[in-house]
Parts: sequence; structure tokens; C-alpha cells
Amino acid sequence: VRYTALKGHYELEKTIGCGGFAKVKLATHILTGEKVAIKIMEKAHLGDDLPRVKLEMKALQNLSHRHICKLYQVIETEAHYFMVMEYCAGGELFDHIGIFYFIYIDYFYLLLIIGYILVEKNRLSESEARHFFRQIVSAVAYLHEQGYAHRDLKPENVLFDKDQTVKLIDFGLCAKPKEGMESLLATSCGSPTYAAPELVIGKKYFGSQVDIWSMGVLLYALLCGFLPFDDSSIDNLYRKILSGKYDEPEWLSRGSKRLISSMLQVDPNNRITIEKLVCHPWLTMGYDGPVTKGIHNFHEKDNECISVMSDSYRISKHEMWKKLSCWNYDYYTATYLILLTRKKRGLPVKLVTSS
Ligand SMILES: COc1cccc(Nc2ncc(-c3ccc(C(=O)NCC(=O)Nc4ccccc4)cc3)c(OCC3CCNCC3)n2)c1
Repeated sequence: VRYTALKGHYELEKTIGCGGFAKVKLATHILTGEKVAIKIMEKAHLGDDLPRVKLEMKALQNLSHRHICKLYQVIETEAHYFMVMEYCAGGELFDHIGIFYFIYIDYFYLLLIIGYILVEKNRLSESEARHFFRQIVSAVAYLHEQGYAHRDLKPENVLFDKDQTVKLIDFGLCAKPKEGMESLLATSCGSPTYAAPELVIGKKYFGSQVDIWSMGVLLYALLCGFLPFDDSSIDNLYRKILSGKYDEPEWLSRGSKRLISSMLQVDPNNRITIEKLVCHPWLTMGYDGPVTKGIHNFHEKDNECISVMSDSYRISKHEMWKKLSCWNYDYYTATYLILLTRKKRGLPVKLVTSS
């Protein structure tokens, strides 16, 4: 399908994912030659999810963090929404640690042997797990500080860019309330495997506490190579989650066990808070301090990027910054943010000369 709204600005390539009502295609931003991920949503399919999509687009325009996938441009046509996002060339966390899934077959011992082989290959060392987990905690701490909850933290939503930097996305499109964290959220969403007990039984819950639980499941998966709560029958899975009981493999260190246990508390009020998590001894071990939310000079003004663009568009730097500083998330915004990202990666700040 040719989308005229992208013509001349983006070249669409293969589809890299399709979720409920969204399809994500790999594309090239023509002016910079950079790869981007374009999430395409048909308005007709969105139905009463339309307000949530608008909320997410608004949210993403207010979020700027090293470990959250950047929104570059929003395009609205009669029939579609297009979200032009940062492309994470490193793929999904899943591909780096294939999570060993429960397969019920009769030959139990065969399963144990296969399981043992798979798990040996698939789990990360404590320091590798810590390296990735600190980045995830940094992104979630920033999200919470901005008054958002993710509510669907799982390996599929943890991607990497080309230099193994973690990029958090929300592919499932769950609502992100702006009216602060402490608003009780009634809607249940997210995959049950990573979902907190209070979310699973449909009780009123706080998004921040649900995210802590999901991060506990993520950390367990990173360290063990399999999930703490898993079962091919959904009822057994719920029972396991509500019991809060999970195996502690003998290779887990005491520090890891303590941290995981503080996150996988069934009672959300006993669960560690994000403020305590960022300075937890297991997370700071080997690092010179707590996990930082990172400094985010939001929508910073960069003269080099402005002058490269003003040359290309043949307008003055002053005119160029006037167009950029209204942050319309149009093609100007996309070009500028992509140039800024390239600069931060130490890549040359230049545009494809009009051939
Ligand atoms: C190299 O091989 C590979 C292999 C696989 C992937 C890639 N790369 C690659 N890069 C970028 C994407 C992407 C980025 C953002 C959004 C999004 O929906 N943002 C919205 C958003 O992030 N909200 C939000 C975030 C934080 C807080 C609140 C709201 C959607 C998709 C991608 O997608 C493909 C899917 C496929 C199914 N599993 C998940 C990824 N894939 C590359």
C-alpha cells in the first residue's frame, strides 16, 4: 500500500511487527538516510482506543530519555495515524535471551535435560543482567517521575539500539494516565505472565507498583533464563502469580534473591518503591552510585543541527529555529531530532545532499 502522507519524506521497507491495531514498518528518513520505525494505525480500527492513542502520542512528545524510544514525527491523515519512532537496530531483549517456555510433554526427564541445556545457554551473568536492568530502571524511574506508568513491561518491549543501549517501548499501547501515578487505574491490560497480582484479580491498583512487579519478573528472567510464574493453563498461571511463590535456582546470589523478593511481593504495599530500587545495593554493586534518571535537557537547542538544516532548507538560522522551536513533531522536528541523535552518537551531522 502506498501511503501518500509519507511520500518524499520516508521510504517504507519491510514490516517488523504487528500488534493489535498497529503495524510497524521499517523505513528510511530520506533527508538523513537514517532508519526509523513507523507505527501505522488505521483510525477505523482504533474505535474507542482512539483517545488512548492520542494520549500516548501526547505522552511521548513530553518524554525525552536515553532509554525510551524517541518519537520523531506524528502524521495524521483522514484514515491513518503514523508515529515515526527511533529504530532500534539491536532488536528485542528476547532475541538476546531466549526465554525458556514451559512445554508440557510426557517425557518429563527429557524436558529436564532440554530445559537444563536451554537455560544454561540463555541466562545472563549477574553483571550483564545488572548492566541492562539499570537502564530499564532508569527509564521507568523517569517515566514515573513524569507521572506515567508503563504497565506492560516485558521482554518484547525492551529493545536495543545498534550499540546495545536499552530502549524501552510500549508496543501494546496501554493507556498512560497523565493525572499522576496515584490515580487508581481500573482498566486491566498487559500480558498476565508479567502482570502483578492486583492487576490480575482486577483490583484497583497503582501503575507505579504494577511496574515494580513487572520489573521483578524481567530481572528474574534475565538472571534465570525462564519465568518465575509460568504455566500453559491460564488458571494455574493466575494461581501461581497470586501465590507469589516461585523457584529460586541455586545459582542465584543472596543479593539477587533479596532484590527479586522485594519486587515480587504479592501485597503491593510491601513491594519496594522506585525510590528505594534506584539505590538498592544489588543495583549499585560495581557502579559509583544509584541509578540516575539521567539529565534531559528536553528539546535542547543545538546550533550545529540548526545550521545544517538552515543550509539545506536555504533559510536563515533564525527562521529555522523559529520553525523548530514550536515542536510540531512534523518533518522539521524529525530531521532535527535525528540529527541530534546522530550527534550524540558521535556520527557526522549532515543531510543527504539533494541528488
Ligand atoms: C533488527 O531486528 C529487529 C527486530 C525487532 C525490532 C527491531 N527494531 C525496532 N525498533 C523500533 C520498534 C518500535 C519502536 C516504538 C514503538 C512504539 O509503539 N512506541 C510507542 C511507545 O514506545 N510508547 C511508550 C513508550 C514508553 C512509555 C510510554 C509509551 C513500536 C515499535 C520496533 O518495533 C517492532 C516490534 C515487534 C514486536 N515486538 C516489539 C517491537 N522494532 C529490530
